[in-house]
Amino acid sequence: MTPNWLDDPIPVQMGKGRSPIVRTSWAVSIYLIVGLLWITFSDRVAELWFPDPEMFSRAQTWKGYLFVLVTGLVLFMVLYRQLTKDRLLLNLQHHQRQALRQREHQLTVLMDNLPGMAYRCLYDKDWTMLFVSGGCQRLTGYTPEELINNHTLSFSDLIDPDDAGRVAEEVARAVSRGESFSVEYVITRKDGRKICVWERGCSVEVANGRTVLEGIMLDISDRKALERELEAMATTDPLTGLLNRREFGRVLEEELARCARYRHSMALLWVDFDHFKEVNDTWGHAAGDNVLCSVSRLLQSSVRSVDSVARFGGEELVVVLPEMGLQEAGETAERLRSRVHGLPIMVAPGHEVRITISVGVAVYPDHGQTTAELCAAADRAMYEAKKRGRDCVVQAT
Ligand SMILES: Nc1nc2c(ncn2[C@@H]2O[C@H](COP(=O)(O)OP(=O)(O)OP(=O)(O)O)[C@@H](O)[C@H]2O)c(=O)[nH]1
Repeated sequence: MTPNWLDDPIPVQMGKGRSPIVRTSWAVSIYLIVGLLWITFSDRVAELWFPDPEMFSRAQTWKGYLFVLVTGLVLFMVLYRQLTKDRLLLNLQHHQRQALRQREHQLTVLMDNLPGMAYRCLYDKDWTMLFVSGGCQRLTGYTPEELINNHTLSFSDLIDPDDAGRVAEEVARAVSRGESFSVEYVITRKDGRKICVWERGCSVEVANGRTVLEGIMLDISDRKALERELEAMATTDPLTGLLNRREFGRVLEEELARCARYRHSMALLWVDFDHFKEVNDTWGHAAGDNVLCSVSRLLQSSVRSVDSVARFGGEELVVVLPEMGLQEAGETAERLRSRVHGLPIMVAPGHEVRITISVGVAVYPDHGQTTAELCAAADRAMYEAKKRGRDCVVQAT
């Protein structure tokens, strides 16, 4: 059974005023005093009023009836008042219990229909779950019973080790400030699938000075995938998969700033396909696209992981080579040129073409201090390579 969301005992407020024993003692004392006074003085008065023994005896009998009648009347009033009160109290309790059960049911339905999982857990290293809503199984693959009180495993076991430290820090910071927290992290489901969750919660002080966390978690894997897709679309060229022109600008800017800060050098290669128009004209645009992609893949796989290859536009590619001087950049450019030169590319069944590239090399800080200066220098060098007959590398001057 999932523990109740409202499982904290509600303190019962005792009614104020005199206790039942005091009140009862008062009532009985009054009854005793009145009764004794009645017996003592009524006999004397009856003796004075009825000197005749027979009349006196009758008067005593009527006096007895009167006593029984009056005490019976008082008893009736007291019991009637008390029983009416009891019935009202019972009715009230019945209605309160019904309202509580109804609220609990509504809350459970609400919790179970939440898109993610609502939880209440101890603020400890295991995130010991005290309550989880029915969405737990949809989100984690585990039933509430498996997670509650760390029965099969603790919730912290599900959190990806790469995220666990950061999540604990962010939650601790929010708890110490008394603020709510909002974190994103990866968990491993029961079926082994990793999903990304977004969690929002806050700390709550409960009895005995204990702190618990309460909140909700949602599966945001789809949103994350979409974000990654959008990011890829914004930074890469859809045809070749290389960085696009905008991302190239950002990377170059960042690299130049780093070079200026640490007084490093870096190189930029400007690559242009030779007689590419002929490929398009002879074999069609699709074949030209295939050539573009093949050369792009070759360049990408021929440089270091820190280097960036981008498509500047059309059949112009650029390569950013961090921390590289003029000589090494020239050698790298020559290596790339020679590899492209030797690459056979299938353009139609049974037909291969070989393409060549002209490469211009510019180096920071020798040939330019800004992105514009460096790009212009590398571009000029590439045009010089075209002039020298193509399929060659020219360094900027
Ligand atoms: N298939 C294909 N062709 C493209 C793409 N972008 C540009 N081109 C073609 O690239 C060719 C570039 O032609 P030019 O600027 O004359 O250059 P070139 O034929 O390579 O000659 P040089 O640069 O002087 O050696 C044009 O035919 C463009 O249509 C593309 O995305 N796909």
